Amino acid sequence: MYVVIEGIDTAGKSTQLDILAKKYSNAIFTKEPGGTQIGSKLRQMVLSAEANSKLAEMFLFLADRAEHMQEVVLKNKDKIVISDRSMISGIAYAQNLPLQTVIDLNLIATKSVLPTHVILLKLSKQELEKRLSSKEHDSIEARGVDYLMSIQNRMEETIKKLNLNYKFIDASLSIDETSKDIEDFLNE
Ligand SMILES: Nc1ncnc2c1ncn2[C@@H]1O[C@H](COP(=O)(O)OP(=O)(O)O)[C@@H](O)[C@H]1O
Ligand SMILES: Cc1cn([C@H]2C[C@H](O)[C@@H](COP(=O)(O)OP(=O)(O)O)O2)c(=O)[nH]c1=O
Repeated sequence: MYVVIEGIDTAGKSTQLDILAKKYSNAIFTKEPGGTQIGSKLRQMVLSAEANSKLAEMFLFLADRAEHMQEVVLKNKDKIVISDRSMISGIAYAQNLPLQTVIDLNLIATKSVLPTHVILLKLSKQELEKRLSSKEHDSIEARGVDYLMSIQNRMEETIKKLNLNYKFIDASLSIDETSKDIEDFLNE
């Protein structure tokens, strides 16, 4: 089982992963970017905006993803792997290229291995504004509310286009309601 928790910044992914970690003590918890040794270096490079080129930035995420697929997801095929973000973020945030091109690049990085369960925490614009106002921003979050809403739309489009097994959850629900919805979906 390869479960991914998706959503734009502040959607509540970390909060729900902390809850899942208590419920699934045998699972492997991981993240993109930064789930491997090289990945943690790549994460630092992308989040501190060292690349001026958007294409270079995307290739750093793809390098992280390829290593993560080989070293974490495939090495734990027989376990439950639960990841904070995935190729869905990779495809949605790389907005400077056509959707199908970015999908193809991501399928190369992941050897076409797709998540078995995708949870997308969806924020309204109003709730996103509220949450961003109370957080220090990294260079990607600093791109703004409309930018993040368009990323969220592209996440939805990607999940549907790849025909994944998904659950969209209204991220404005309470933390407990959200975690109940996630648990129900994983137990289906
Ligand atoms: N269901 C929720 N309702 C209200 N606030 C929430 C909820 N889930 C998370 N938060 C708050 O929103 C902020 C972002 O949550 P976080 O889990 O860090 O999101 P992400 O990992 O997706 O960036 C945190 O301050 C967190 O406490
Ligand atoms: C996985 C991935 C993330 N991102 C972005 C989304 C986030 O803004 C940032 C890092 O994600 P994240 O680890 O969720 O950041 P934080 O821990 O600060 O909440 O990278 C991409 O642009 N492309 C990608 O392929």
